Amino acid sequence: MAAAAAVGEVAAGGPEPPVCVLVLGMAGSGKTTLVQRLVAHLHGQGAPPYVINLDPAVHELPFPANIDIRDTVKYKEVMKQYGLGPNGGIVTSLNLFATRFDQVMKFIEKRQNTSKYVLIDTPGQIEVFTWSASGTIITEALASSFPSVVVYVMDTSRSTSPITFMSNMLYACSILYKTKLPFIVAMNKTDIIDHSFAVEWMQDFETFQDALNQETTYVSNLTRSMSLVLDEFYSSLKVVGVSAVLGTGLDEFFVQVSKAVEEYEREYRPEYERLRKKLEKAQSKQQKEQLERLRKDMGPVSVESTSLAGPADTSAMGPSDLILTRGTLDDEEEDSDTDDIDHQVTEERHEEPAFKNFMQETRMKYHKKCARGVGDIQK
Ligand SMILES: Nc1nc2c(ncn2[C@@H]2O[C@H](COP(=O)(O)OP(=O)(O)OP(=O)(O)O)[C@@H](O)[C@H]2O)c(=O)[nH]1
Repeated sequence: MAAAAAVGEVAAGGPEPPVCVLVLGMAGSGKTTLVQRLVAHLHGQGAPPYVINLDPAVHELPFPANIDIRDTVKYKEVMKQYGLGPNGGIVTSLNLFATRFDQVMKFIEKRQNTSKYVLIDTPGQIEVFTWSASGTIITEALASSFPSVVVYVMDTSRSTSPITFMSNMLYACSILYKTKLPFIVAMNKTDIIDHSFAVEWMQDFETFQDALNQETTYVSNLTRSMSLVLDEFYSSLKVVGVSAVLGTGLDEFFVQVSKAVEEYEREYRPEYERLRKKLEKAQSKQQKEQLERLRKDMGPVSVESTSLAGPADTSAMGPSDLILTRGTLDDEEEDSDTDDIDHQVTEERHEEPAFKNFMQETRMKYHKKCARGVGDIQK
């Protein structure tokens, strides 16, 4: 992967690689609002970020995205085509997009002189990203090439009960395990309630126990024990209180991001460098297997030669061979980003026919297979 050289270039005195900030969190925690606020903040500082939206089902993006999954994968078409519900549609769309993620990596690499940060908004259904093959592919691709950190957005106003707080922290802990990246908890909505109570609960076991004293259920006993277990997790956790709506706490947010990047360089980078080398050496064997699994997951439309659709062509598995970018949104950078703009024009020209062909072919294959299945049953 061409972008893979990015991390190594720092040591060689090359351009600073951008920091990839993966924004995760439960539905409604404020991910999109926070990304919007971060984009505005960085633009205000004359450091426009590169922005990627990975939520195929979002209606309206309140921020300008350089790469928007919705330009490449039509979520509603995917739902119709594969006969899926909303969640299945989101998972499949992200899977399809992940099969093209090498192109995204190249776009990010091209931006390393101009953008210090790459902000990545993820689907509201958090498990779609954290517990899917595509989430692993995307996270590993980013982290093996660029310093990458996870920001877990938490709705502070909905975590004031010690039991809800604990379940949120356990979730955060499971994401830490899953992503294997430096981790920041952004306690959002501090305009409603200050996050100091939560920080106190994490730092002072007794205060948390006191808060739990009003609860006498089995769950409260379990929560008591869990708070002891999580002590180690809390002690190394980076926490920052923010209000995405007001834009407060953002300076501290970026201080925590810098610390997380140091942690990435110190503790995670050697591991990801090893992974990158292994991937390069083995021709991304693991990724290929995952992609293969994804393709199998696509069910009846997986690779199969039919006389109607012509010979099997794995390149037609995705909705488009090309990831669309929207170039830069900064006038002053237009010169340095002309490549992206050119791509945009050519890719847009290819996108619509490619997507229509893909849909037509897969539909024919699907109907043919269904008809064959009914025939078999009747026999
Ligand atoms: N009071 C307050 N409300 C907020 C804040 N951040 C987000 N919200 C509100 O919370 C709701 C959800 O915000 P989103 O940014 O859409 O949350 P999300 O996590 O992206 O939601 P999904 O797309 O469903 O995953 C919206 O009504 C926001 O206006 C905040 O800092 N303070």
